[in-house]
Amino acid sequence: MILRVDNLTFSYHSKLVLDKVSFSIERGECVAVLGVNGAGKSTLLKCINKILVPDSGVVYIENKDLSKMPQIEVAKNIGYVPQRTNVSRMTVFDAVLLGRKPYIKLDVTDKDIEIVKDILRHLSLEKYSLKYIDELSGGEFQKVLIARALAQEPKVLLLDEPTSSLDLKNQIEVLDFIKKIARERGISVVIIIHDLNLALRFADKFIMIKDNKIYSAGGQEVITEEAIRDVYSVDVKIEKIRNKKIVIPV
Ligand SMILES: Nc1ncnc2c1ncn2[C@@H]1O[C@H](COP(=O)(O)OP(=O)(O)OP(=O)(O)O)[C@@H](O)[C@H]1O
Repeated sequence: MILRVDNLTFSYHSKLVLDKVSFSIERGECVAVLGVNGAGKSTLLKCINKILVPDSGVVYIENKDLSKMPQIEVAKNIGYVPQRTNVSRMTVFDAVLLGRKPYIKLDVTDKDIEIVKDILRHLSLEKYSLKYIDELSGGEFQKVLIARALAQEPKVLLLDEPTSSLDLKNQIEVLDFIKKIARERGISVVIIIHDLNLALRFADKFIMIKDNKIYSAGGQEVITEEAIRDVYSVDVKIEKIRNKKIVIPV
C-alpha cells in the first residue's frame, strides 16, 4: 500500500469540511475523487500534501507518517498539480526543471535534464521549451504543471482538476499518458475530476464525497444512477458502450 488516509478530519475555523475520511491506494492505482463543488475535494488533496494540517487523523506514505516527514521528503514522495497557481515568469523548460528541485544538491545533473526532456517530449511540449509560461494558453500551462509534477518522480501524484482547461483531444492524451506512466512506474494517482465519463475512462477506483464524508468508494460498481442522484442531485441514465459505463444526464 502506497498511500493510506486514516480518519482524517479537517475544519476551516469552525466549519467542518472532512469528517473521519479513510481510504487507501495501492501502487500504480488511479483514484478519482468525486463530489459537488465545495464538497472538500481540494481540501483533501491539500491535507495529503501537507499544505494543510488536519485536526486529527494521519496520512501514511508507505507506512510512514507524513506529519513526521521533512518537507524535502514530502516533495520526493508527493507531486501536486493545484487547481490554481501563480508561477513566476520563466521558460517552460525551467518550470518543469523546478520539479527536480528536491533532488538537486549543488548542480543540475544530466539525469535531471534528460528527465525533463523526456517528459516534455511525451506531453508534446518540446516546441514550447523556450517559451515563457505567461505566454502559454490555459491548457498549455496546465500541461506544464503536470509535466513539472511528473519530473518530481513522485510515488503519489495529486491532481486537482488537471484537465479543466484542456480540449477533448488533450484531455484524453494527457490522462492516457498519466495512466500509462502510473502503471509503468508504479505511481499512485489521486485525481479530482468533474467529468464523470472522463473519470470512468481514467480511474480504477472512485471515492464519492458527500456531507463531509465518504459516501462510497470502490470500482466502477459504485458509479450508479442512485449514487449520482444522491451525491450530485442530478438524474442520469447509465448505459454501457463496449462494456464501459457512460453517464448521460436525463
Ligand atoms: N481557505 C479557506 N478558508 C475557509 N473556507 C474554505 C477555504 N478553502 C475552502 N473553504 C471552504 O471549504 C469547503 C470545501 O472547499 P474545497 O475547495 O475543498 O471544495 P472542492 O470540493 O474542492 O470544491 P470545487 O469542486 O468547487 O473545487 C467549501 O465550502 C469552501 O468554501
